[in-house]
Amino acid sequence: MPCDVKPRFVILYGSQKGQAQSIAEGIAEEAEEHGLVADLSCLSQNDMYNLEKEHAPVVFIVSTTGEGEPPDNALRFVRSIKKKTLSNDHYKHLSYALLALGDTNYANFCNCGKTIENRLKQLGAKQFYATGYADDGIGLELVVDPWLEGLWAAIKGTLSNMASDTSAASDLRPAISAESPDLASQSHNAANVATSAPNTQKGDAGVPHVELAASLTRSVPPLSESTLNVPVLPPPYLDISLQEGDTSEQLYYTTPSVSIMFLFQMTGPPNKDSLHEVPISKAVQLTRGDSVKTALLLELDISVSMAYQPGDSFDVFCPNRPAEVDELLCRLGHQNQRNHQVIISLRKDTKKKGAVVPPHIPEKVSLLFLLSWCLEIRSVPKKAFLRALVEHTADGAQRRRLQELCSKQGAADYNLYVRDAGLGVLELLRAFPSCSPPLGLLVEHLPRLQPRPYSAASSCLRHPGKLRFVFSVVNFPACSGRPAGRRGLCTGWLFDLINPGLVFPGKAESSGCPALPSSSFRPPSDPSVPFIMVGPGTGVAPFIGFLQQRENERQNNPKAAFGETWLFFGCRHKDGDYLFREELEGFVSSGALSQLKVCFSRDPREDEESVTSAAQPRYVQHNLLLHRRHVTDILLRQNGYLYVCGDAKNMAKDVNETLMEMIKTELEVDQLDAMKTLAGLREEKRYLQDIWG
Ligand SMILES: Cc1cc2nc3c(=O)[nH]c(=O)nc-3n(C[C@H](O)[C@H](O)[C@H](O)COP(=O)(O)O)c2cc1C
Repeated sequence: MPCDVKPRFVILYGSQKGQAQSIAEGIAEEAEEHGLVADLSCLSQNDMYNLEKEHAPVVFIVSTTGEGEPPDNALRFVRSIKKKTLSNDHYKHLSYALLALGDTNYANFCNCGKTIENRLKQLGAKQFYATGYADDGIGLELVVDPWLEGLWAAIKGTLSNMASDTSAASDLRPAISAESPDLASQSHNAANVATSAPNTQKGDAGVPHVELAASLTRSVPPLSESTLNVPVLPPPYLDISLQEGDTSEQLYYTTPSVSIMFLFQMTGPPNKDSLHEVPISKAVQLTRGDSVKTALLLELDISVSMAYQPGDSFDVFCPNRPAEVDELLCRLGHQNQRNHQVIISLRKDTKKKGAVVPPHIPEKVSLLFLLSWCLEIRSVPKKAFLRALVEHTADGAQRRRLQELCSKQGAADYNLYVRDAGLGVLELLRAFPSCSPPLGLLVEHLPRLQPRPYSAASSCLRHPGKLRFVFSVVNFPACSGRPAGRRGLCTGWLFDLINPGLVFPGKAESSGCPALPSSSFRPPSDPSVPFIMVGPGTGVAPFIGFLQQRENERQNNPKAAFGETWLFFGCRHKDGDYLFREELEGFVSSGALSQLKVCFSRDPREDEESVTSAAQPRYVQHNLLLHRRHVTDILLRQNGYLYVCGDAKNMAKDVNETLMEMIKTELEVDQLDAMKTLAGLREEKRYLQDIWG
């Protein structure tokens, strides 16, 4: 092999939500450092690769979706290798390695990876590196990181075998036997993973065995041996002292355990006038007990004096969990000063530009109040915060790891173990027991505790004096640094407050509440204008309010003209988490809802490979596509409205892309014009979103 030509290998990925893709891209980016050239393609780009003629090592990174199905962009590939007409030596020339992503919370763990692997073997392909089965349920990184670490040696080994035996490439000895141990069993044992020592070696059959090692508190080479570039230490700029004396927060808070407090358009610290403490009058679990997600409906007794419109949202202000606050007080060494007043001022010598005492901390608050209501103690520490923590850490190894996590070289570890895991400062302090930061550091680095916005899921025409909303209980899974999973702060708090299913007798305490802030996420003021609602999961909440209002209007004005109403709803299982099923079907019967289009992403389907708009749509965007004629007619010809509510990252993005495609096809315009049309709809406030995430 001429030394100026870098050896090449191929990376192919199949990815539904981007994780497999980003791992594949990461490998491609690193290739050069290893003196290799990577040809990266998605499995759907079948004009970019040709496995029939490929002699270079091929690395597959594939996830599984649905109920054990291939990602959309791997479907065609999987179908093509399943063809019965292929002979047993079809891929005799092929050397491959495979990383399968999956989640053990699903029945068919890594099914797509396993299907591809089995078929490649049946067709004569040779495995040159043990397959990794990474489990998103416990953290992909537990398998992905060590797998990636061993991959380079395996590729190079295979390439050098090929180079030394170019005359008989097909005679290459398989680097791994079919029985070779793989990483699957290790992926199920998080404890093993966290404690084993870092090492990558060759096993008996030449199989690179990978011992798993890196974790939040431990690094492996090369990071553990690198020189680090750490950020500059941010100088402290606040002086904080604790004094015995009167505190004033009880002016506007009472015990959080019995009432929900919510506030509107809050600017600055919450105060007596912006908060409304109201009782819960009803709590209902909307999902079946065995559903993966728990969705709850809460009804608040807001008294007759408050007006709101369907589509309005409001903020729930919830405190940090008392147990976490207590633990933090202990870690800071202030457990006996919880009721002391916190005095905060700027350091006289501070050179920090624009330094101010954080405006979200009211004067004369107690330390307990500060940690309970003012600071987001579960926020993910930024690198500057980690850098500052180094200065307060006694143990050398812990200091080094904190330095790594905030360094340029440790960026991937920070992303994996801190950012993506959603680790809070308390979890970090548990993992680094010799770290004892002063209170001031927390006040300087922790952001304000934010209220959580929710959409009203009721109309006050239907439920006078009541405000309903719906939420799913958020779960943060266990990870390195968090031995057990935990619930989201606000949804966990609400969950604890209500004991789902119980009806609480309420005593109305709110008075003189203002109307909610004006919002444009409201049904069209002219009832003859048609509208489309897209709200999968708890995104359906505001549309229940829309439709309750519409039903009421229809009853009161039977002769008026009403535009068509369409609702696109989606969930996992028809029998598990179909929220408001009866109420929605009732809207259809009464005529308030003209069309109800529902799809179930995880129910078994007749046509197993149908994932798009064909016979059985899986997601709302597929259903929109299926009804594109009507949707575009309502939007573009009848000047109708389109509302989207729910998850921003995936659903709203996918819906937006689908709309663009629909506009392109229906109006026969190019991408740019389709974008302009959508932007125009947004500007006219006919394409409205209430999205989160
Ligand atoms: C809707 C959905 C369905 C899934 N179904 C499965 C499954 O049946 N089996 C499995 O092992 N993993 C399943 N997973 C987990 C994914 O394979 C895993 O999260 C993976 O890391 C996603 O990678 P990707 O972003 O490249 O698609 C599913 C994930 C989602 C979001």
